[in-house]
Parts: sequence; structure tokens; C-alpha cells
Amino acid sequence: MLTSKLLTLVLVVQPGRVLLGMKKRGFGAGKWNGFGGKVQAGETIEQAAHRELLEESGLTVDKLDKIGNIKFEFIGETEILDVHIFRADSFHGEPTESDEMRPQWFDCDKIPFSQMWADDMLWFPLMLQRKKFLGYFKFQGHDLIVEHKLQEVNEV
Ligand SMILES: Nc1nc(NC2CC2)cc(N2CCN(C3COC3)CC2)n1
Repeated sequence: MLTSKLLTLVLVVQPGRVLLGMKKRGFGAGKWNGFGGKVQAGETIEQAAHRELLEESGLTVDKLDKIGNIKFEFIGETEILDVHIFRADSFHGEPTESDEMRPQWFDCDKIPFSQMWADDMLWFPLMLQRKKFLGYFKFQGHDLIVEHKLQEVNEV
């Protein structure tokens, strides 16, 4: 029986550039990614996204747009990662390094996909075009996608 773990991911996007963080520890350490984490009891997914963005980057945002949901399965593991993805086009504060993440701006045509999760190069283009999507990825280990589905939707 597969159980799922609710996670958030926030991408802060400005014209021509996206803010990513180098994960310094834990799951995904050594990879660039958006900001996010677990959804705690008693908070909504969106509240968790705001909280993790602030904790990991020092930024607050007036608005988070729900842009995607991707479910990740790992062969041989019973827990599915249910990642709720948000985009913010404006923010308050200055990107600040935390003990979890080292933030850095990247030109949209120089995103470091070779140092990111393998799925990112498949859905980032949709995110940058402001499309909304649902996805499913089956991984063998942490680097090999053995199966995936990705569909554009009107509503996440
Ligand atoms: N871009 C991207 N790809 C993923 N791919 C699956 C791993 C194969 C997962 C993922 N997240 C799941 C982990 N989450 C960490 C922050 O606290 C936990 C960030 C978002 N983010």
C-alpha cells in the first residue's frame, strides 16, 4: 500500500530570471531547486508553501499561483511524494542564505538542469510559459526516470 507525503515547491520568477536555491542538507542536497518542504498538521498546503519560502529564502510573497502537482514514485519504496508547485512573480525582502538553502538568480536560458532533479527539465518549460500541469514520475533510484506522464491542465 502506497502512502503519500505532501510537499511544497515555490519558484520565484521575474522577467528573464528564476530564483533557485542550492540545497545544503537532507533530501536533494547538492541540487538546485525551488523552495519548499513538508506540510505540517494544521496548515494548508499554501500556508506551508509561504512558510517554507520564508524559512529557506527570507522572502515573503503577496500571492502564490498554484501551477502544478506532480506525484513521484520510487521503485521499491512505499511512499509517494505529492509535490504541490507554486509560482510567485513578485516578492518582498532580499534572498538570504539559510541553513537549508543558498539562493541564486539564474537566467531562464541558463538553468542548471544538470545539477537539478531529472524531472525539472521536463516541466520547467511549462512553468516558465505560465502553463499549468499535472505529472507523474516513476524513478529507479534518484537519477533514472523509468516512466512519466505530464499533461497541461486548465486547473491544478
Ligand atoms: N524539482 C523537484 N523534483 C523532484 N523530483 C523527485 C525527487 C525525484 C522533487 C522535488 N521536491 C521534493 C523534495 N522537496 C524537498 C524540500 O523538502 C523536501 C522539494 C521538492 N522537486
